[in-house]
Amino acid sequence: MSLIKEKKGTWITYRPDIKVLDCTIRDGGLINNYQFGEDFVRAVYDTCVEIGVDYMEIGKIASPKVMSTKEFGPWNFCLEEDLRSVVGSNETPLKLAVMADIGRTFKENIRPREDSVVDMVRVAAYIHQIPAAIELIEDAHSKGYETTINLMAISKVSETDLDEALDIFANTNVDVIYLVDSFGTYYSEQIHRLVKKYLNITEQVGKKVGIHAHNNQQLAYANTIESLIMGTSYLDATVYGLGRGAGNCPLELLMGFLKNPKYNIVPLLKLIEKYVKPLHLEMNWGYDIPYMLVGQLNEHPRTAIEFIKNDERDFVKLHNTLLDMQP
Ligand SMILES: C[C@H](O)CC(=O)C(=O)O
Repeated sequence: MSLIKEKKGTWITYRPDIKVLDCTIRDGGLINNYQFGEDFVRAVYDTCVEIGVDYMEIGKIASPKVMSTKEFGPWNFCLEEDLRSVVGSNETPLKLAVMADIGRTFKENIRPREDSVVDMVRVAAYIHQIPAAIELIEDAHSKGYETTINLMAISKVSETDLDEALDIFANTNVDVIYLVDSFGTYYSEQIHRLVKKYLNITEQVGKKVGIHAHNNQQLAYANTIESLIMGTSYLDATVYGLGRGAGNCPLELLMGFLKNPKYNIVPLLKLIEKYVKPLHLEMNWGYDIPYMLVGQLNEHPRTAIEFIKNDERDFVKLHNTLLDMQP
C-alpha cells in the first residue's frame, strides 16, 4: 500500500473526528502535587473554552483514603464542590475529564454521571493492572461516563503482551484506547507502526485511538502529528508543554497545525504570556539533558527528576547510571 493511502490525511486535511484534550492541570500536577491555585485552574479552564479544545482533564480522582489531602492539592482528588467552584455547572461545549489511577481510585470515588460536571473518566494502568482497569472502566461506563484506557509505559512491554492487552480492551466498553509514550522514548517511525497496530484492533470494534506523548527527545509534537496523520483521533497536549519532566506536546504547536476553524490560538497566547511563562520559572519543566537521557534509554523519568532536584551536574555519571540499569 502506498504511504499516502495508509494515512488518514495530510497536513492540509480537515478531520472532523479529531478531539483535542488539554491535560495541563493533570500532567502538570505531577510536578507540584496538584497545588495549583484556583485562579490558575480557572484561567486554564476559561482558555480551553475560548480556544475551542474538546476536553480539559482537570485532575485526578484519587481517593483521599490513600493519598494525603495535606500533601496533595484539590486537583488530585477533584471533589465535586472543588470542580464546581471553578467551572460552575460547565454550560459550555468543553467536556471535562478526570484521570483514575489503578490502586488510587476506587468505584466509590466515581459518582453517577448525572451528579457530576465530569464527562469522561480516563483510566491509567500498567500492564499488570489490566483486571482492575477493566473493573473501573466498566463501572465508569455503567455510571454514564465516556471512558478511555491509558495503558502506560508500553515501551517496557513485550509485543505479545501488548497485542493481548489491546485485544482485551477491544472487548470492553471503553471508548478510546490511548497510545501512551510515558518515557518519551519513541521515534516517529515507531509511533507510525504502533498506531497501525492499535487501529487494526480498534477499527473492528468501533473504538477510537488517542495519543499521549512526552517530550524527552523533543519529539512529542512530531509524534503527535505522525499519529494523527496515521489515524488517531484523540490528541493530548498541554499549555506550553507543562507536564512532568520533559513535559508534553505543546498545545499551541498543535493548534497551529490543526485546520478546524473552531480552534483559536489567540487566548492561548494570552494565557501563556500572563500565567504560564512566570510559572515556568518556578516549576521548570521541559527539555533538558537528564530527561533526554532517560528518554533515549527508555527509563522512567524519576531518575532524571531526582538528579535535577538534587542540583546534580554530572551528566556523564547519570548516563553511566542509566546504562547500568539496562537489561
Ligand atoms: C496515562 C497518562 O497519560 C499518564 C502519563 O502521563 C504517562 O505518560 O504515563
